Amino acid sequence: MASIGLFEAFITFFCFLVFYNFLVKKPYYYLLIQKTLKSYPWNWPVLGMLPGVLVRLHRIYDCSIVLEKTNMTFQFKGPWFAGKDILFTVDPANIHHIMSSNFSNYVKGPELKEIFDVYEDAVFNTDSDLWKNTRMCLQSMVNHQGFQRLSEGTVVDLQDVFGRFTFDTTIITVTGSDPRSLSIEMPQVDDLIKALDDAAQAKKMTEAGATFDRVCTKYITDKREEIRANGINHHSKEESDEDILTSSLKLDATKYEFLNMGDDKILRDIILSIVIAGRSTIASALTWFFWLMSENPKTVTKILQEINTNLTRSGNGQDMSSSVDSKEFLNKLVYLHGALCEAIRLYPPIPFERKSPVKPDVLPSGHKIEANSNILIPIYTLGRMRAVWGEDAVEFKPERWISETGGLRHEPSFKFLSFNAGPRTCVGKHLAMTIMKIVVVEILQNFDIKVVEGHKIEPKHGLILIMKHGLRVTLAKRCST
Ligand code: HEM
Repeated sequence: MASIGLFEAFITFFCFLVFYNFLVKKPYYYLLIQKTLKSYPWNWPVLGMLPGVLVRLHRIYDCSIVLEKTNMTFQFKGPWFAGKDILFTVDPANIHHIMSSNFSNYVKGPELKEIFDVYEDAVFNTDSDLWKNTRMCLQSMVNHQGFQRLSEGTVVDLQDVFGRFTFDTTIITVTGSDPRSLSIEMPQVDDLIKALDDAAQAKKMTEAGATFDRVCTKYITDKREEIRANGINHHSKEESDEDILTSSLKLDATKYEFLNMGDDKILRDIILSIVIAGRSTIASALTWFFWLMSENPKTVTKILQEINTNLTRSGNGQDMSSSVDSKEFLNKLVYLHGALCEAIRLYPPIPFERKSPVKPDVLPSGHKIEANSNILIPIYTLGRMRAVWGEDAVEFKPERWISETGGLRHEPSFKFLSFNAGPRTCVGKHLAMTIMKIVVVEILQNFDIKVVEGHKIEPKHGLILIMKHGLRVTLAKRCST
């Protein structure tokens, strides 16, 4: 047996002293260092600010303390050998400049495309003419869809339920057929759901890419066969009932000179664009919304009052019983609209926006920007900045969206960036608000939701802001509303 030398014994004792005094006893200098690190990452020689970021990795979404200290724009210095400096900004003037007034200079860039190669030319992965054509094409296709009822259970994971619900509705929108992932028996998750979740977390990309190819090829082949069997009606007036694949095959290809509509690859990119954009975003927004409801019972009461007043109101007091998905009824739900905006202000489903300038530029804040450098707009932090939203920025207050006259207060998109801003504003913004309102009305009217005691709520890092442990709740039938 090897004997322990004096030197090893000394090192062990020294380590113990450091461990005990520094980490267990936590003297004032430890707390001071921790506080300093919490507020501002130091720029170390060679390593740059990387150590500071690693210390904060568990709360990387929220860099509001640093951005408040740096007047809303902060230059992160990466390790010198990596060449990964990033400019973080939540300054609305800079955001307006990047997203709108100098839009053509700020692109997604080839680096992002490389990381998310698996999405190929899906709309949010492309720039320039191809993006313009794909966006135009998608905009003309995004239509309303029908909805399914949610079923009652004992303990359910609402995040899983909303994920299945939005998966089914987007697949119906795209292909016309229902994958039934939300049927009562809650079947094993579909391969495509798994691949979408993996890709959103930037893991198992090759496997995810192969699944996308296989599933999309099947959807396209089935649709071609269906059309061959039934014929295609180029003059159908019932466009709202038409799925996206069918309308893609009917599109006037001459309008989109950069898209070859006969190519299956374009169809794959269109399918993925809609499924990715629509599915996880709405599921994320609804999950955070219902958690916020469980924390804010007064908001639930106000939403229910608003629903009741508008569902059964008429000039002569007669019950009009308007349907919950009628546009007129949904437009009247101003407070609910505010509550949904407030939820996605604090918990934006897409928590970061990344841009890369084509040419050097100077931002309104005075920061000089080099060509091909990295700019990151942490949307999550933007929604929590006191300099932007006031002293109560981190509080959930649907009232901030209501004007003095009781209407909806407009907030510029450079401040409320959850649906993006400028020419790349979310194509499905209004559709998403409509879907979310219908789901909320249906659920809140029928169920009282309680989060399972002790269930831990924390965000998981990735492209989409999901809950790390899901949202486990119990549903009780609501007696009267
Ligand atoms: C709460 C729900 C939603 C939120 C918060 C949301 C948010 C966003 C954001 C932040 C972007 C910009 C992404 C980027 O380029 O980095 C975006 C883009 C987009 N969204 Fe949404 N979205 C939602 C729902 C939907 C739905 C339901 C659809 C369609 C069915 C949709 C279609 C799109 C498309 C096609 C783009 C790409 C636009 C472009 O690059 O020109 N979104 N969305």
